[in-house]
Amino acid sequence: MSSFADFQNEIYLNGLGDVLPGLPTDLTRLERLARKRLSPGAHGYVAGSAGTGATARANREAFDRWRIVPRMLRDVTVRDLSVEVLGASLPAPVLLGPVGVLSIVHPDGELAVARAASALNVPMVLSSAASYTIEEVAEAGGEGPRWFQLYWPKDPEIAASFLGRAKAAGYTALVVTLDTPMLGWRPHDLDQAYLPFLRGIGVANYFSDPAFLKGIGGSVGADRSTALLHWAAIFGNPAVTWDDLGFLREHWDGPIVLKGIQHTDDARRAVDAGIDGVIVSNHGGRQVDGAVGALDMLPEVVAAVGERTTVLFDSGIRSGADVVKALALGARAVLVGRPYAYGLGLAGEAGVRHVLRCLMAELDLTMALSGITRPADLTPEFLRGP
Ligand SMILES: Cc1cc2nc3c(=O)[nH]c(=O)nc-3n(C[C@H](O)[C@H](O)[C@H](O)COP(=O)(O)O)c2cc1C
Ligand SMILES: O=C(O)C(=O)c1ccccc1
Repeated sequence: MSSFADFQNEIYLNGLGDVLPGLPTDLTRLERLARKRLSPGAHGYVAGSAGTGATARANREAFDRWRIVPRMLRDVTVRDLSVEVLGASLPAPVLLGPVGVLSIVHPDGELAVARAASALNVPMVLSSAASYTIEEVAEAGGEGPRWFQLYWPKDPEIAASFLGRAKAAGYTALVVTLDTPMLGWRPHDLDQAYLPFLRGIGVANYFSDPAFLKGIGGSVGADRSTALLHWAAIFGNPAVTWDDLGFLREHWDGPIVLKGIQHTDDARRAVDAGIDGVIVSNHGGRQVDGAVGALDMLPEVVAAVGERTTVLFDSGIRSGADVVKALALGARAVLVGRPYAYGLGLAGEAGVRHVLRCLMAELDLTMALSGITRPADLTPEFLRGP
């Protein structure tokens, strides 16, 4: 396979317009363009974070405090970015993280994301709160790798049903998000009174689920407000504890990853409970305001459980250099959130492909120029930090 960096030559030789949907190749500039082009409500929902935005800022500041120290004369002609994650081989240490309600930014929503992910063989993690169903997204993604993200609902029958549907539709790994038993305090959305669910977006999996429908007398009906209220009542389950993890194993026989881990004790507890991986994440700063930057906790978590489990990372990844930093600090792979939502909003499936190709090309080049040819060779030695 040719290296991801060949993409750069394509751009130089053919021009931006021939190989890209005319979008910026820097994901920070892409974000600024999305602010201009997307509807204020949709953009605000995606860009938004909890409270004063301190956690979202801390995520970026944490990346800024770590710097790469490039090494020379190490023959970087041939690079291999592939990594093993939970028994599967990924073309690069990058996944599309679970982002719900994507039809607020583009009518094709998660279907377009699945097509883009499949084209590049990058795993897509489908949100429970997607705008298309588990089955529809699986069909759009074809042979592409897919994982399913569970929002643990109050009704165990719905949880079991989701897991059964995901398994049947070919999702291979389960991501269980722990940091969102309820939505955080998000002033921007409150001020705009903009919540996708109140508009009936993000409930496709629930409204198509026999266990959910049973709770509202069998069908959604013309007036969707009863169904939406029921959705709001069962969406999150603030009562679950570590003692309940057995439920997941009973209903899912593949790998299970816990998302939203930030404390070393929680990471140890997850591993002691037989979990296959953790995602160090603070939900992109959307849940707890005033929280620690996610990258700041990564080294501790890796020191605590890195030998015993797979540690993944998200929250704040905006460039290939950011991926290098997270990997050097011990993450096996990273998930991206907002950047691909912006790509989707700006150019649909092509926009998501664009974001992935730019990120992977930049990662490839940053590694090469730093003297590294394989993700496994990235160690803290390549960084200077706080
Ligand atoms: C609009 C939006 C919707 C999200 N929906 C979900 C979701 O349904 N499930 C989930 O586990 N995380 C969800 N997340 C969090 C992401 O999976 C991820 O943790 C976060 O976006 C990573 O930070 P980044 O956006 O800085 O890359 C969402 C994030 C955004 C921006
Ligand atoms: O907005 C989010 O961060 C999120 O996780 C979510 C929760 C419920 C539905 C859609 C997205």
